[in-house]
Amino acid sequence: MSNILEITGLTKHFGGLTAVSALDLHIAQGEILALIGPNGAGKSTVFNLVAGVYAPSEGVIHFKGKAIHGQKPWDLCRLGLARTFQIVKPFAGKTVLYNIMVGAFLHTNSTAKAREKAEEVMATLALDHLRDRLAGNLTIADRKRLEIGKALATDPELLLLDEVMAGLRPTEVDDMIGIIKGLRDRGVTVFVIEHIMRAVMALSDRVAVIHFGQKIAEGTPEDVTHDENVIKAYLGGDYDAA
Ligand SMILES: Nc1ncnc2c1ncn2[C@@H]1O[C@H](COP(=O)(O)OP(=O)(O)OP(=O)(O)O)[C@@H](O)[C@H]1O
Repeated sequence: MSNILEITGLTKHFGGLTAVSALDLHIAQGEILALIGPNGAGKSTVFNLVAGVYAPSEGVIHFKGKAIHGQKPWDLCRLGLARTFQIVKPFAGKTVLYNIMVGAFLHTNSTAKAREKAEEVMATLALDHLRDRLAGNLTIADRKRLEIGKALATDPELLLLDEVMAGLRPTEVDDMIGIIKGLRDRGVTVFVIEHIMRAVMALSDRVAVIHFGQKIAEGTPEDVTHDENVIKAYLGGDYDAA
C-alpha cells in the first residue's frame, strides 16, 4: 500500500512557542489514522499545516508523492485534500443543498452537475431529507454531517475530520462511526482528530499520539491505549483499555 500522505520533520513555531516539533507521520492509501493527544498538544496545528492554512517553520509534507507544504488550502482542495473545521461555519441562512453545492463548484461551473454531486453526497450522509432545511436550523449532529458533506462535495482522496464527534450523543457517535467507515469503503483515506476514545478505537487502523507537539506513540488502537506514556500524558490512570 502506498502512502497518500508523508510528513517529515514537521515543525511549527508561533513566536517562542513550538506547537509542532519534528513530527514524522504517514498515512497509507485507504487507511483511517487518528491523531490524539491532550488539549493544546498541537493536533489542530498539524491539520492546519497539512491543509495549507499555515506554512511549516521546518519540515516537508508530501501528498500523493508531491511536496505540498506552503500551498494554499484551495489549491490543495483541487488536488484532492479536504478538511472539516472543529467549529462548523455553514452559510446559516442557506439550505443544506446550497451549502453542499458550494463544495461541488470546485470542479464544475455547471449548476446541474453541482446539484447532481450534492444529491450524491446527501444520499451518502443520509442528509437528503434535510435538503431544503436552512443550515442554521440543523441539530448539532446534522451540522456535523453537513460539514462533512461540504468537504465531500469537493471529491477528496484524503479527508481531514476535526472532532466531528464532539457534542454528539452516543447513538449519534455510532452513526458517525458508520458514516466514516462508509467513506473509507468508497475509497476515501481519512485522517481524524478525535477525543472520544470509543470512536477512536472503533474507527482507526492506526493511532498517533502527540504531546507538547511531539509524537509520543504510534500503533494500533490497542497498542497505544496500553502504552504507559500515553496513559500518563493523555488517557489517565483510570483508563481501561480492555
Ligand atoms: N495561531 C496561533 N498563534 C499562536 N499560538 C497558537 C496558534 N494556534 C495554536 N497555538 C498554540 O499552539 C499550541 C497547540 O495548539 P493546537 O490548537 O494545535 O492544539 P490541539 O491539540 O488542537 O488542542 P485542542 O485539543 O484543545 O483543540 C497551543 O499552545 C496553542 O495555544
